[in-house]
Amino acid sequence: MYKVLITDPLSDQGIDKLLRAEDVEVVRKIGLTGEALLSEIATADALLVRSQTKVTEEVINQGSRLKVIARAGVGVDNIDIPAATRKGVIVVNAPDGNTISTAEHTFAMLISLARNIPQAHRTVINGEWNRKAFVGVELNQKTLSIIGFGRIGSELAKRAKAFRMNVIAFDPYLTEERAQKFGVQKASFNEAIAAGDFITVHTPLTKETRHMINHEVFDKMKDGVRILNCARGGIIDETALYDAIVSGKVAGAALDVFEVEPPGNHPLFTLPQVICTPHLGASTIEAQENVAVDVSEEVLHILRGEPFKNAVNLPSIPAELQQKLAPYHELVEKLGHFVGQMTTEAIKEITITYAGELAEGDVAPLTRMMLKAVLSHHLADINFVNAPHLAKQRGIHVLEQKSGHSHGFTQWLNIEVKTDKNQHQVSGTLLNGFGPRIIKIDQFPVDVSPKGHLLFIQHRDQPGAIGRVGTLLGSRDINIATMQVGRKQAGGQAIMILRIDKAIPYDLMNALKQMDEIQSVMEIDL
Ligand SMILES: NC(=O)c1ccc[n+]([C@@H]2O[C@H](COP(=O)([O-])OP(=O)(O)OC[C@H]3O[C@@H](n4cnc5c(N)ncnc54)[C@H](O)[C@@H]3O)[C@@H](O)[C@H]2O)c1
Ligand SMILES: O=C(O)CC[C@@H](O)C(=O)O
Repeated sequence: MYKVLITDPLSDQGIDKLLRAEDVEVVRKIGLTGEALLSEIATADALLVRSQTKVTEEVINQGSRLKVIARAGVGVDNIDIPAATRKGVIVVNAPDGNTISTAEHTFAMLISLARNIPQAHRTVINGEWNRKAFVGVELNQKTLSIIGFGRIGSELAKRAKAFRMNVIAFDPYLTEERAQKFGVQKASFNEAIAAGDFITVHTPLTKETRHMINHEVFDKMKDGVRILNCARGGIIDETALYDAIVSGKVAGAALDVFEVEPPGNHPLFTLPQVICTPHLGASTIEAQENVAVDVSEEVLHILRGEPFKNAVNLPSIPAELQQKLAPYHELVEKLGHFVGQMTTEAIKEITITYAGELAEGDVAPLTRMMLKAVLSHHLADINFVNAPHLAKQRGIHVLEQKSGHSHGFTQWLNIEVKTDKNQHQVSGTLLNGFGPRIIKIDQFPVDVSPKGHLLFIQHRDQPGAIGRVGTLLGSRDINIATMQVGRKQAGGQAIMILRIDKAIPYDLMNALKQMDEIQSVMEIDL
C-alpha cells in the first residue's frame, strides 16, 4: 500500500483516481508544517502540494520512502529540486492544467487596471459617485509587452490581439516562426521594455529573472506605463515598483503574486494605483480539477513503475521515444547489472556504445538506465533520477557514443567500465524471438541469455578444466542449467558462464578459486 500525503488544498474530483486506487492510502493533512510535516513525510511514498507547502531539503531527506513530489500547478519554486534530485525523488508538476485560467486572470487584471474597476467598485459601495476620478484608458491600439512567451504568455497574446492590442514579446527561446504564428512582434528585452503601454511578466522565477524589472529598467519605460505580474513575486523588484509609482513613471500596477506571500501590510497597498489579488491566477474550478487530475495520474504511474511525462528533474521523454526504446530496457539493465557485478574496484569511466538500429535517434534514457544498473552495485540509494548526479559527484566520467559497426547484428550495444587497474566490457543484442543476449564478455565471444544465477569463471583453457568444475559442483548437489565457454585461442585465456540452480556455499567457492587453472570466480545475479 502506498501512502500519498496531501498537504495543500486540492480538488476532490481531481484526486478521485487516487482516492479510488486500491493500492493507495490518501492522507490529507492540509497546512502541515514543521515537526508534524517531518513526522508524516517519514512514511509517505508520495507528497502532493500546491504552492503553500515548503518542501525543503530537510523535508525531502526525512522522506525515507519518498519516491515522488507532485506539484499541482506549474511553479516548483516551493520545492528544493536539487535536494530531491540528490535523494533520487522524482518531482512532477502539472504544467498545462492552469494555463487558460491564469491567462484569463491576467487579462481580467489588465482590463481592471486600464479601467480602475477595483478602485471604482470600492467607492460605489461606500456611497460615493465619483465618475471623474476613474477615467481609464482603452486597450485598443495600445502596446502590450509580454516578457516570457511560454504557455501563459502566448495564451494572453491571443486575448490581447482580440482586443486589437499591438503585442510584442521578449523571450530568449522565442523563434521568429512562433512569433509570426501568434501574430506578435519578437523583440529584445530593451525594445519590449521601451515600447510597452502595458508590460506583463510571464517567466519563471530564476536567478536570471529575480528583479529583472528593477529601478534601472523602470527608467527605460514609457511615462505612464502600467505593469502586471501574475507569474511570480520577485520578478519585479517591489521597492523599485513602489518608487516608480510614487514618481509618476508608472500609472498603475496589477499584482497577483508577491515576493513574500501572504504579503501582510505591504507599502504598495498604500498606493491607489495598485490593484491586487491573493495569488488567484490558477484558482478556478476547472484549473484546480485539471492540475489535480494530472498530478494524481502522474503519481499513480510513478508509484506503479509505469511511464510518466512531466518530471521536472528528469529530461522529458516523448511517448513515441518511450515506445521505441521500451524493447531495449531489459537488455540495457541486464548488461549494466552484469558489468556492474564484474567490476569490484572503484569505477573511473563508463562508456556505452550503440550501433545498428540503436544508433538511430535519442538513446539518452537508455544510458541513464544503464548507469543506474551498473552503479547500483557500487553506490547506495541510486535510481533513474539521481544516477547521473551521483556518477558526477563521484568523479565517474560517463560517455555515450554511437558506432557505425554493429558486428552483423540488427542492434548492438557495448558497455565498457574502467577502473584504475582494470577494464571490463560486455556486449549484447536483442535476438528476434529470443530476447536479450550477451554476445561478448571482455573480448570473449559468447551467447548467454542474461538471466538467473550465473557463475562467471575466468580460467586457462586446458583439457579437463570444465569437467573438474562440473564434478565439483555436482558433488555438492549444484545443478548446472546451461553452460557457455568462450576463448580467443586454444590453450589461452578463457571464460565459463554457468547458470546454476542455487547459490554456491562459501567453502565451495573457495575450492573453485583454489583450482590451478582458475584465475577468478564470481557469482552474478541477473
Ligand atoms: N498566478 C498564478 O496563479 C500562476 C499560475 C500558473 C503559472 N504561474 C506562473 O506563471 C509563469 C509562467 O508560466 P508558464 O506556464 O507560462 O511557463 P512556461 O514555462 O510555459 O513559460 C515561461 C517562459 O519564460 C521564458 N523565460 C525564461 N527565462 C526568461 C527570461 N530571462 N526572460 C524572458 N523569458 C524567459 C521561457 O523561455 C518560457 O517560454 C511561471 O512563473 C508560473 O509559475 C502563475
Ligand atoms: O496552487 C496555486 O494556486 C498556484 C498555482 C500557480 O502559481 C502555479 O505555479 O501553477
